[in-house]
Amino acid sequence: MADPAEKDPCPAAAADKGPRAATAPAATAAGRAPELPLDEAGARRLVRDSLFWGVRGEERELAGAVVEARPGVRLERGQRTVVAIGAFDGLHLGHRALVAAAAADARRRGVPCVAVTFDPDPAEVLGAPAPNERLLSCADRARGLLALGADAVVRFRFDAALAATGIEEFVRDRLCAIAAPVSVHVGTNFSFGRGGEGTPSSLAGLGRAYGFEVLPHDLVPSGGSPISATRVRGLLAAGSLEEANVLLGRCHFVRGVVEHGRGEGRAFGFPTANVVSDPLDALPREGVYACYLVSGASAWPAATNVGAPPTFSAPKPAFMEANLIGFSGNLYGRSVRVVFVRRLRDSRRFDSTDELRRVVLGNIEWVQRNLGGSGLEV
Ligand SMILES: Cc1cc2nc3c(=O)[nH]c(=O)nc-3n(C[C@H](O)[C@H](O)[C@H](O)COP(=O)(O)O)c2cc1C
Ligand SMILES: Nc1ncnc2c1ncn2[C@@H]1O[C@H](COP(=O)(O)OP(=O)(O)OP(=O)(O)O)[C@@H](O)[C@H]1O
Repeated sequence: MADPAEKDPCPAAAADKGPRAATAPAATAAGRAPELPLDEAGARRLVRDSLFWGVRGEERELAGAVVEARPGVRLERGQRTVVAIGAFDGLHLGHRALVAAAAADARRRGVPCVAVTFDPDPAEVLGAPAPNERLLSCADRARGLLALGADAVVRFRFDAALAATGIEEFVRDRLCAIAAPVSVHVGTNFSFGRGGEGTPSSLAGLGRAYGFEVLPHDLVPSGGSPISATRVRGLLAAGSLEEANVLLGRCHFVRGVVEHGRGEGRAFGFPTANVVSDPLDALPREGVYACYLVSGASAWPAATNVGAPPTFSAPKPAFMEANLIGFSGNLYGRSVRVVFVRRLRDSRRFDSTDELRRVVLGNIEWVQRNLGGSGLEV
């Protein structure tokens, strides 16, 4: 049976002209769809927002934790603060709302807003580290938390000792020892301490003893159910990139390193950068995507195949092939970030290289029309 993608190698482009255009949800910081095609300013904004661009804290050790603070902010032991706590993987719209509420409370009280988090993610320590699950590295979470309004981020090393810490010990010896909160903001589903036994109400009880108020927040919903990192992971794994991006309030991105490929792409008319990522990082479901590939301060629109190309042998895990628009040269060995804007189609096996070339060139043309025809400085 004919594959519709063969007749129209750019099915998403056709959809853009129809009713989907008004709601097509590639994300912006406000969780709305950007209008496609993007002009250069729109492309720059999308990349910057997605990567929490331009924020860099100063890192130092404080009482066994890593503290990263905005320039000009210095957190001292015992200093009063407003705190938001959690793992914050993905920094989705629920996390954003929580941090915004904590930042507003901190401004009212005239104290710094501190996000308290853990490194590595407790989920990676308590269970076996699961492949394809991590939405953001801990360093990117810290950068994002600063971008979203925290003045400082405290990262407690999450190890077996911390996992075995009781709730009062955590509050007394860790939280109050570094952040000395006036108030603590958490979602209503927050849990902490040995076996996850702590709840917002047990935290509130400890708050009365240790001198802070606890503000539990209803979970921000979307489509009738709470937004969570787990839900975003499920959407990415199912290929629902656009919905995942809406819940994230930005476009999902994955870090990787450019390695040598088979070199056949050049002969087909579309050289590709082969990007290998950490197996723990959440790649969206195998398929073809419209992306930006970012290296240093430069970004190029890119048509990207995620997963081993089914037409060829040598399957590789955690693997992307990106055809960069407006790029010449090579990026071998460079660390890059791939920002996923739109899913275009499933990857498939082609019977001939002519057919493969025709369909892939159609995808490249779609990206050119919608994300831009050349590289840009971010
Ligand atoms: C946008 C894009 C879409 C692709 N789609 C498919 C596909 O559906 N099926 C497939 O087997 N390979 C697909 N490929 C992979 C190409 O076959 C691959 O890039 C080519 O073999 C070049 O690889 P090389 O440069 O490592 O030799 C796609 C590549 C790109 C860039
Ligand atoms: N939808 C939401 N709205 C408001 N706060 C939230 C929401 N989801 C989580 N939180 C709160 O944000 C903080 C960080 O949460 P956490 O890292 O557990 O996120 P999560 O999305 O629930 O993750 P996972 O799905 O991996 O369990 C916690 O205080 C949590 O209660």
